[in-house]
Amino acid sequence: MLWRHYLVVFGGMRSGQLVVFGGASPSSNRFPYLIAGISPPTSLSTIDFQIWYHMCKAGRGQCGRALHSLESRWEMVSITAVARLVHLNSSIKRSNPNLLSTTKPLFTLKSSSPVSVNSSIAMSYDDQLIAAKKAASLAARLCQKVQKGLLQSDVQSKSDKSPVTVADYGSQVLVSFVLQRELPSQAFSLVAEEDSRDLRKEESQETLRRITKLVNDTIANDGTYNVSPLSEADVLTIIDCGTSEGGSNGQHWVLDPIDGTKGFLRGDQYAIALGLLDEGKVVLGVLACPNLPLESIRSQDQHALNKAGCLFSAQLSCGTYMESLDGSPPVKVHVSDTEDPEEASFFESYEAAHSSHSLSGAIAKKLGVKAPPVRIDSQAKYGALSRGDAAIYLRFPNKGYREKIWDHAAGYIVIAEAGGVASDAGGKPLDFSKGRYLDLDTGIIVTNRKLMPALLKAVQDSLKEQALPSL
Ligand SMILES: Nc1ncnc2c1ncn2[C@@H]1O[C@H](COP(=O)(O)O)[C@@H](O)[C@H]1OP(=O)(O)O
Ligand SMILES: [Mg+2]
Repeated sequence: MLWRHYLVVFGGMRSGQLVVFGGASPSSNRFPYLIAGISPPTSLSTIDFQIWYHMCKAGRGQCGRALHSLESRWEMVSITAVARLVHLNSSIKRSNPNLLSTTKPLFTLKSSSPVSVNSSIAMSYDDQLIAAKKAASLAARLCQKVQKGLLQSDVQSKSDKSPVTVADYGSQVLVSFVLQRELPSQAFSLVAEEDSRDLRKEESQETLRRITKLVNDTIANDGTYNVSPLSEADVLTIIDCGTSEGGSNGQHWVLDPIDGTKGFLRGDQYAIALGLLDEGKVVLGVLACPNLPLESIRSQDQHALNKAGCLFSAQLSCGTYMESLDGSPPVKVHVSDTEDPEEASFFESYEAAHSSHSLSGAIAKKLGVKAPPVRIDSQAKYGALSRGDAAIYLRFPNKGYREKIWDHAAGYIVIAEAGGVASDAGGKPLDFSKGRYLDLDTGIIVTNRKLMPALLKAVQDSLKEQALPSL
């Protein structure tokens, strides 16, 4: 049977009680979400497993496939969702007379037919993705406001002398706040760039006041959260939610509240980069790029280039999507599929201190790339690459520089889900399971799957040549 718009609800009997613990709505933009409640049972094999479905005509797919559907959307729901489901069903019916529905289970899997939680419910991160997009968008609003009126007094010096602004802290507070509000039933672990140490110093009182006001104003203007204003103490506490060490167990959010602070201060590109690790793997990522044009940066149309503000989002096995920060419908994006280096152009850091321009120039030349490098700040490069603005991204920091996971987690999955591949300069996948740092010292290279072998060879040859004089 062919159909597209459908709602699937999963549940079963536990201790004689009906329990609904999941709902999937592949065309869920059209349907309200079900409410999150209990966690799924660890093993479905202990209970009967039933599926109800509601659908209307057109499209393709089938109920069983929805379990594994790349587009399926999930919510964990409690028994109270049954009432909501009935309500939902009647409103869908009203709005679409072609709806077919069943109030009886479509089929029941008995406990003798174990269903792996991993292969069904646990594979979806849809509720987290929605929360992540909300968090990054709100943080982007705060950053845009600060960047517009950037004063020298917004710039402080962290102990490592890198520039940090009220926006870095404000963005971290908002992301942490939104994630915890949106996902109240989930354990919260955040690996984030900023901590409150410098802000607790006497001389930072005015900065802390400004951050607190900015955060409260942004929350109030948004209107989603009806909360009393955060105090300065709340702000410090929320910033320090980001001190998790991450690692290979459980889920950890990974945040760079402003990636590319130097670009931000210059009025150029920056990104709010938020990823989620599950058992050490990046399973979703969101990149808010307030200054990235909605059209390709290679566009000749100046008018089009003036329209900026992109939100990239990716979930494992679901593809990468781009929408405007103003809320246009998401469109699926794909990396450039060029196999011909002569057609390819490449991205690198704007800041020469962040990545060797001479090495990437040598690699590009060896590969046969004709176009000059395109230099932009931050993980906006991963976003722009995911929609094909360029075909290659090369990053070679100075020896000894330790890459942090928040500088690549979101970008890594945005690229992977858009059909690209990011690896270290030796071709190994990036490993996000080691804590706050990526365990690599060679550099990072990104391109499409067809170009990767040739790029890898050019990288290896160039690195060897570079090492020769010192042998
Ligand atoms: N010396 C350095 N070498 C390489 N990367 C750095 C260095 N200092 C900061 N970074 C980080 O590199 C990233 C920006 O890279 P790009 O040059 O591609 O824009 C940022 O995450 C930036 O940190 P931050 O997030 O604090 O701005
Ligand atoms: Mg960064």
